Amino acid sequence: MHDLGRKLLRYVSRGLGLESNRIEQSLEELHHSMLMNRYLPCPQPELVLALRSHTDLDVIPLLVNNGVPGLQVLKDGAWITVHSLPGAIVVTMGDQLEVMSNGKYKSPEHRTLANSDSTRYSIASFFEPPPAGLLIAPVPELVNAQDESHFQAVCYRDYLAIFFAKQASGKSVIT
Ligand SMILES: O=C(O)CCC(=O)C(=O)O
Ligand SMILES: [Fe+2]
Repeated sequence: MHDLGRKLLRYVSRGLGLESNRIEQSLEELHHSMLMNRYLPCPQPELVLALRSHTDLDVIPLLVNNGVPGLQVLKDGAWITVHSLPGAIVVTMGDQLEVMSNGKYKSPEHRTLANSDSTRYSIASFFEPPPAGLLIAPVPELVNAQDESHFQAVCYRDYLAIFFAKQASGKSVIT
């Protein structure tokens, strides 16, 4: 997963018209962590969410699950179900990439629905900047007269503190 995350970041860099190692270079180091979610069957799934709407705070989250559907992404105001394909890895974008790309990539709001039949498992791989004080800002090459900076530089440590203090949901931190 670590190698895949790095490889995808190189494609993302090139997609932005940058050198392939540019995003990783600005991050200095890429920290990888994994989070496992277990969603038990729920007798009244229509009354609750298994995981409330949020954006991921890292750079590039990779998601796998056990084939039980539930993940939804908000697009143009509507919740779209992400189909579970066996063995597929769902690649999304995190808040830090939205900032670094100066908004060219968006970190999508997503949530997980409960269901009454099956236990759902998912594993999220998060790739983060080093926790000690790196400033995250749009990559300078992506800021120019036509496209000024859409985000203020924020120290990643402060960003984490705001996120957890507000128990952030939706897109409340970077916007
Ligand atoms: O369970 C899923 O498919 C998504 C999990 C998720 O969004 C997260 O852990 O941040
Ligand atoms: Fe998430």
